[in-house]
Amino acid sequence: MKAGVIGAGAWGTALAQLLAADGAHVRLWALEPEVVEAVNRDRANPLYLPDIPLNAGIEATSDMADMADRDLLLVVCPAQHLRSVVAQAPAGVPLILCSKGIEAGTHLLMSEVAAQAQPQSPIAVLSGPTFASEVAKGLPTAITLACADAALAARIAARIARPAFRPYLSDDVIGAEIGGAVKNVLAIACGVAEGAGLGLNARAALISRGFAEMTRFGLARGARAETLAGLSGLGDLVLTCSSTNSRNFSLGKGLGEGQPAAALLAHRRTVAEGAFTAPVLREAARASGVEMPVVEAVCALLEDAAPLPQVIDALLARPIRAE
Ligand SMILES: NC(=O)c1ccc[n+]([C@@H]2O[C@H](COP(=O)([O-])OP(=O)(O)OC[C@H]3O[C@@H](n4cnc5c(N)ncnc54)[C@H](O)[C@@H]3O)[C@@H](O)[C@H]2O)c1
Ligand SMILES: O=P(O)(O)OC[C@H](O)CO
Repeated sequence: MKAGVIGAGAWGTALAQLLAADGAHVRLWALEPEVVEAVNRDRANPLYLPDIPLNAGIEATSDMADMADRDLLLVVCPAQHLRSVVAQAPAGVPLILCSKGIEAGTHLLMSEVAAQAQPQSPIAVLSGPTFASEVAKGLPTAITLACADAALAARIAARIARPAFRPYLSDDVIGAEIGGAVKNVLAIACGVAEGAGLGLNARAALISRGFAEMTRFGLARGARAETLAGLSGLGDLVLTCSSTNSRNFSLGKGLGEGQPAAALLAHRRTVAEGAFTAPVLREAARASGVEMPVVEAVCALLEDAAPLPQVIDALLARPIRAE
C-alpha cells in the first residue's frame, strides 16, 4: 500500500518516519512551504520535530493533488481543521484519522466529521499513548487501530506495524476517539496540579476521577468501557498526565503557576488540543446530562473565569458520593 500522510506537524512527521523506516516511499503533505523545503532538502523538520534526521523515503509536498495515487492516507492535522483538510483529500481512499479532538459547534468526533467531508472514503482511527519524538526514534509503542471493517483494519495494521510499533485492533471507533479527545483536557488538569504544587496524590485523584468522567461521557456517546480502559483511553491518559513532554500537561502547568491562559495560548505554533476540546466537551456533556467537574474546572481556568484557589476549592467541596 502506498501511504500518504496529511499534516507535517510533530505527529504526522513521526508517522511518515515510521512508515518510511523500511525504505518505503511516503508522501507527506505540509501546510507550510518551509516545512516542504526542509524535509526535501535537509531531511529534517526543525519547525515541528527538531533533532530527528528523517528517512530518505519521505517526499514532502504542499499540493494535495499529489496524494491522488496513494492507497492509504493518514490524516494528522489539528482537530478543528480536519473538516477542511479532509474535504481537499482525494475521494474514496481509506482515511486513518490520527487527530484527537471534538469539532466545535457540531460536537462531532473526527470520524463523524470525516464521514461528512468525504462520504466515499472508508475510515479508521489510530489513537493511543504516542509521544511523536519517541515514535520517530523507534522507541517501543503500542496503539489502538479502530475500524468498523475488520478486513480493512487488518490490511492497515499490516502496513503500519513495525517491531517497535504495535497496533491493537478494535471495532469501537467512537470509544477510541473519545479517549484521545478527553485525555487532553484531563492532562491540562494534571499540569495545573503540577504547576500549583498540589502534589502527586492530587494528580492520582485527577487521573482516576477524570477517567470516571471520560467513561461516563464515552458510555453516553456509545463507546465501550473496555476501549476506554485500553491504550487509546486510560493508556493515553496516564502518558499525557505524567510528563511535560505533553503540550497539554505543559499548558496546564503554566496555568497552575499562575500564568494567564491568553498569554500561554497566544502565538503558539504547536497545538494543545485540550484547550480547544475543553469548551466543546463541556457543552456536549451538559447537553447529554453528563457530569464532568474536572472538565468544567479546566474550562474555568482557560477562560480566566475564576482564580485558581477558588476553582480548586469548588472541586474539593463537591458533595461526598459513592465512587
Ligand atoms: N504530537 C504528538 O505526539 C501527537 C501524538 C498523537 C496524536 N497527536 C494529534 O495529532 C494532531 C496533530 O498534532 P501535531 O502534534 O502533529 O501538530 P503540531 O502541534 O506539531 O503542529 C501543528 C500542525 O498544525 C498544522 N496547521 C496549522 N494550521 C492549520 C490549518 N489551518 N490547516 C491545517 N493544518 C494546520 C501545522 O501545519 C502543523 O502540521 C493533533 O490532533 C494531536 O492531538 C499528536
Ligand atoms: O503533547 P500532547 O499533550 O498533545 O500529547 C501527545 C499525544 O497525544 C500523546 O499520546
